[in-house]
This record gives sequence, structure tokens and C-alpha cells, in this order.
Amino acid sequence: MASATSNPPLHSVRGLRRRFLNRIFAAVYATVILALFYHHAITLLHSTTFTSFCISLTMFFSDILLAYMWSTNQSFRMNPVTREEFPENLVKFFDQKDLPAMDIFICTADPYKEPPINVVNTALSVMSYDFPTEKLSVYLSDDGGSELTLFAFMEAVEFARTWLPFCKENNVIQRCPDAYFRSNYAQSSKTQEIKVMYDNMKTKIENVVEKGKVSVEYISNEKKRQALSQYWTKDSTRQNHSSVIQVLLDTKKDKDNMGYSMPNLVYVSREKSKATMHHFKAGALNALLRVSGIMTNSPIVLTLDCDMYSNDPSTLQRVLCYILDKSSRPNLGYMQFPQRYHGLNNADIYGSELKRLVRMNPAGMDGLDGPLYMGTGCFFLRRAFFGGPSSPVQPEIQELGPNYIVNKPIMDREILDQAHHVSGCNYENLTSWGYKIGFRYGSLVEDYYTGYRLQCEGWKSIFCDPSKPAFLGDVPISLHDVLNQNKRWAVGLLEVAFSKYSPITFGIRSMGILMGLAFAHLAFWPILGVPITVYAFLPSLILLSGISIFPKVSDPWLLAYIFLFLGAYVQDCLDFILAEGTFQRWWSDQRFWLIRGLSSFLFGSIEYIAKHLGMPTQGFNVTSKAMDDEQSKRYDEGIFEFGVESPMFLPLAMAAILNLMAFFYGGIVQIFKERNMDAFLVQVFIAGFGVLNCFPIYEAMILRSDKGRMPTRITIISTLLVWGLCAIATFVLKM
Ligand SMILES: O=c1ccn([C@@H]2O[C@H](COP(=O)(O)OP(=O)(O)O[C@H]3O[C@H](CO)[C@@H](O)[C@H](O)[C@H]3O)[C@@H](O)[C@H]2O)c(=O)[nH]1
Ligand SMILES: [Mn+2]
Repeated sequence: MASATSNPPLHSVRGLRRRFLNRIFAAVYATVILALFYHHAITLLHSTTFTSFCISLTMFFSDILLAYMWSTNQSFRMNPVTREEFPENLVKFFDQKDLPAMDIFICTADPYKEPPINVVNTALSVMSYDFPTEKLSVYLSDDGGSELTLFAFMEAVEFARTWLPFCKENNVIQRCPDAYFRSNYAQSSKTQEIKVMYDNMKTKIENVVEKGKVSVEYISNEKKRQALSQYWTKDSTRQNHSSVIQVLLDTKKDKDNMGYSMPNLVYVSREKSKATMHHFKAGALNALLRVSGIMTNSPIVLTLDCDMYSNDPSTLQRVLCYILDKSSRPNLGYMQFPQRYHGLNNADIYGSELKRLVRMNPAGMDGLDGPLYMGTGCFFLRRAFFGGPSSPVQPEIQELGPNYIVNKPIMDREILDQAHHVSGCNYENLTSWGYKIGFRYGSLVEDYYTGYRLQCEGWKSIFCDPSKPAFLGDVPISLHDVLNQNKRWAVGLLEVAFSKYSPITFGIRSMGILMGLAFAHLAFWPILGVPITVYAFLPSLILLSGISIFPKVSDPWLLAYIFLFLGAYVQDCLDFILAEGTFQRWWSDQRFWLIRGLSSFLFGSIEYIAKHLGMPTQGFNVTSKAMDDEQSKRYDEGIFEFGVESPMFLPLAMAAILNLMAFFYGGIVQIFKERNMDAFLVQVFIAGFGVLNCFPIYEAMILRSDKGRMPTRITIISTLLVWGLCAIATFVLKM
């Protein structure tokens, strides 16, 4: 066990024992893949017709892509580690007053998709961290440019004056008010009183959002009126408005109801103009980096999405266990906590837990040079945004440099003017922002891309995954939302994969083979759509024409297929269950890979190509966090939500229908009637596996009558398309 040099230790790290087994298994598996390639090559050479050549080539190509995904995936398995922190030892080394200051960034972008009451809850959960309040500054970026959000925050400030001291004096563990009142909290007259206050605030905010504007009866004083009036100019819209910066709390002046000081709280809505690119979330974060730079310039920065509240008030202490211990990891640039979620249904039908992506793979990278950046729950050293560890890049004004010490109060006129200036929409023109400084532009997955570029510059990272989640977030509850989110990721990842900074070339050169491959695995994630689509359609189509393409049951080559299939699936399942998973969730997770492959990845790739050709595309389509009661109920019961006529459902429905046909035809005609089991067993098995995975789709097409069922039009169109596909296949194969 390697532990930090300090004594008593602040943290420890341990390699998982299964890494040795992983390495041996990887060697065996790789050998079998090579053998399979040999078999593919032989089949190709011996193909008798042009059609059979094309089919063999397609299967070979699909298997090459699968092999690429498998081999790059091994970098996560070579050296996974787990860590432990001992925040209780921190006090033995550091005085409260020596702790570094923290700037916390929260992003929101749309008051209708991201209800302001939830954003307020997130802010309150971090404002009440167990940390010296004068060292804490919370910045809210409102890309929705909405007076509704500003209003919600002005209400939140009032509530915070009671909530913050209440949490501290009663040592409340759950400091997100909404989660607290949902939990089994100790009832007392004080908690009753606070609950009433909270409910009042919530009702007010929700009413205002419902009305779509802040009417006068909600504006209780002149200060609020003035703040809100900035939104009342004629040409102020979401895409077109000047900067709004409102200091809602100033730690030097504001006191809560018990007389304790409060953290800084600043509302920022950067200037927007239709004529200027704003780079979505990355642009918003860069604006915050500058505004906070002018106002507080704390050496540590936390980025949070508005839907991820803090679930543990002692998280900052955990972070300091690494950041204050220089021996923990040289050139440490950031520390990532996993995204963890609340409100998942038992089976996690959409695989939203993303266990592999957000917990298992980052633990694997942590054993190398550290995890990727995942957009939220990540603590950065501000310095990391300004060039590599040994190649600093100076920003255009010295006040923004990471070492500059702010010596004026946050409300100083000059500070406010400068803050407005740096949040202007043309400020970044002819500067290095987004390219050499700050969060990086050029990909819809700005998080992945920024973390990747920082690692290329030489920054390292740490993955901190305490058993009590540090942050908890929402998951989308309709299939359409999930697929859209995954599609956005697919587009963003391809943008990196095929850029001049592709991990497969630039990445491997900059950070070595294993880290390079780990990033390359993700960048090319969407190509999985190709083999998944091929396997979903080709074997079944061909089966319907009575043609066999896999080794016969009596052929020893079949063993290679069985080994590769079972080896990958069983290892994956074991890994999943060992990482606190259940079999049921694993099953949903593997199914969702197939669903993603057929929809998000396919449509994402098309969108990427369209974007590349200069056609207009969607950009950063914010995931909805608003809940519809009926939808919520169905989600909780584990029922798939189709409901809308999304083209992304077409390939899913088609695969479902085709595999069902192939399974029955193959099973009945080929195996029972023609006694052709030897030739067709594999294809019937593949179709059957598809059918097994498609149960929720059949249900949604035939059995259900609720609003979330498969729209009839999708069912009809996909049936026609399958019919057309079969006709073409018969024609081509009989040629
Ligand atoms: O123009 C924009 C668009 C989005 N956001 C914010 O970005 C965050 C993430 O957006 P969301 O729609 O919730 O995206 P998800 O798909 O849930 O996010 C995952 O993927 C994103 C990259 O695609 C990362 O930025 C996120 O951190 C990560 O959780 C939210 O707080 C938004 O308010 C902005 O500030 N400005
Ligand atoms: Mn989100």
C-alpha cells in the first residue's frame, strides 16, 4: 500500500488485485482476436461470388472495429486503483486560515429545461459547505439570460440567511434543501418553520416561471427592482443582451440571521450577440473564469452543472487532502469526482448510471496519469488553465493571471466595470481564450476535450470516488432525451477524434501509449454504431434468404466466436457487479449499448458529417431536467418512454421487427423443418439475442396504450422499411 509521505497520512492509494488477472486475460483474448482475423482473411480469399465477398468484408470490417474498441478499452484495465482520504488529519497540518480560497462555478442555460428552483438548490448546497465562508465564492452563469433565474437567486439569498446557520449549528448532513426535506429529517418547530419558508420560496419561484415574467407584486424592494430592470430593455433576449453581473452576497458585508458571514454569491449572464460565437458551456465557463478572476481569483475552481447538488458538506476537505499534499501527484491540474445520480429506477433502464464511463474507466486512468474531466464535480487548479506546468501562458491582462492577488473589494466600482468588460461577447477576439487558455473550444464535449488537452500539456489528475457520493445529479427520464444527449456526445467526440489533435496520433505522442489509447477509446466511441448496426441487421437479413455466414456448429472455428462473445460479456458483467452493480442493471446497461449504437451513434455520426460539410446543426441541445408527472411515474416503474415521433426510434423498431422475423423463420424453417441447425445456429442465436433485448420495444409497439408507447407512425414506417430491406436483400442475394 503506497501512502502519502506525510504522517499521519492524508490519503492512500491501492492497486486493485484483479489487474493481474486482467492483464493475463487480455493476452489470451488478443491471441484469439488475431486467430479470428486469420479466419476472416481465409474466408475472404475463398469467397466464390461478389456478394459473398462483400458480406465477408463487412463482417471482417465490423470485427476490426470491435477489436479496436476492445483493445483501447484494455488501457482502463491494466492498472485500476482505489483511493482513500483522511480529512480528519487535515487539521493536524493546517490552520483554517491557511486554507486556500475556492471559486465555485454553476452553469445554467434555460429556465424551462432547468427549473430555477433546482439551480437554487444546487447553489445552496455548495454555499453551505463546511469551509471558512470568507474563502468561498459561488458564481452562477446564466446562459439563458433570464430574469426568472435572477429572481430565483434573489429569493434564495433571503432563504440562505436562515438555511446556512441552521445547517451549521445543527450539523445537518444533507445541505441541499430539497433533498433534505425529501429525507427522513428530525422534525422540530425549527425545521417546520424552515420548511414553510422553503415551500414559500419554491412556490414563488415556480409561479414566476410559470407566468414567464416577474410581475410587480413579487418585487419586494427597490434593490431587486433595479437588478431586474436590466432585463427590461426592449432588445434583451436570450441570444442578444448585454452582460448582467449582480453581486447578490458580499462576504465582507453580508451576515446571515445568526450574525455569521456568508459566502460571496455572484450572478453572471455574459453578453450575447447573434453575430458572435458564444461556444456554449465552454464559453460560459471561460466568462466565469475571467469574472471570478477579476473579483476573487481563488487558486481553486470547482465546476458544477446546475443539476448536480453537493451531497457531502466535507467534500472540500477531501479535495485539500490531495491539493495541499504536494507529494500526491506531481503537476496535479484537476481532481474529478464521479457523476453520480439520484432517482434512478431499479433496473436503470437507460443505463444512465454510466458506471463504466464515470466510475470504472476513470479509476483505470487514475492508475496511469489520471482521469478525464467530466464536466461537473471537478476541482481545478486555476493555474492549469494558463498553459502547461512548465510552459505558462500569460493572459492579455495581468489581473487575469492565476497568481494575481485581488486587493479591492468585490463591489468596488472599478472591479465591477472590469468584470463587465471581461464578460463581453467580443472580449475573446484575438486572444488565446478557448485555444491556449481556459476551457477549450471546438467540441460539443468541451469537458472531455479540455481535460484531454490539459493532459497533453502535461497536467495530471486524480480521481476521487468516496463511498458517500460527493455530488448527486439528475438523469433524463425519457428515451428521446437520453438518445439526444448521447447523440450530442457522439458529435462532440467525433469532432475530437478527427481533429488535428486526435488522441490516436497527437494524444499518444503527447502522453504515452496507455493514456493516449484511453482517450482514443472514448473519442472513437461512436464508431461502435457500425458493428452494432451490422450485427443487428446483416445476419438476420441473410438468414431470411437462407444463407449461412458463420462457422457451422461442427466447425472448431465456432469456438473462437463463442470465446470472444462470452469472454467479453462475462468479464464485463463481473467488472460491473464488482463495482457495486446488480445483474439487472448490468443487463440494462448492455442493452443500452445496443440501443445507443443503433440510434445516437448513427445519427450523431450523420450530424457530425453534416456539420463538417457546413450544414446547420443543432449545437449544444441542453438536456431537459423538467419532470412531467406521468412520465416520472412510468420511469419509476421501469417502463420505456417513447411517446414522440423521433427518427432515432426507426432503426430500433426496424431491428426489433427484423430480428423477430429472422428468429422465428430461422428457428422454425431452417432448424426444425430443414434440419439445418448445423449451418444456422449462430444466426438464429444472434437474432434471438436481439429479440431478448428488444422486449421493451415490442411492448411499446403492441401491448401499451399509454402516452409513452411507440407512436403508430414509427411502427408502420419501420415495418415498411423492413419489408423494403428484405425485398432488396432477396433481389441482391438471388443475383
Ligand atoms: O450553452 C450552454 C449549454 C449548456 N450549458 C450548461 O451545461 C451544463 C450541462 O448541460 P446538460 O444539458 O445538462 O448536459 P449533459 O448531457 O447532462 O452533460 C454532460 O455532457 C456535457 C458535454 O456534452 C458536459 O458539459 C456536462 O458536464 C455533462 O454532465 C448545464 O448546467 C447547462 O446549463 C451552458 O451553460 N451553456
Ligand atoms: Mn446534465
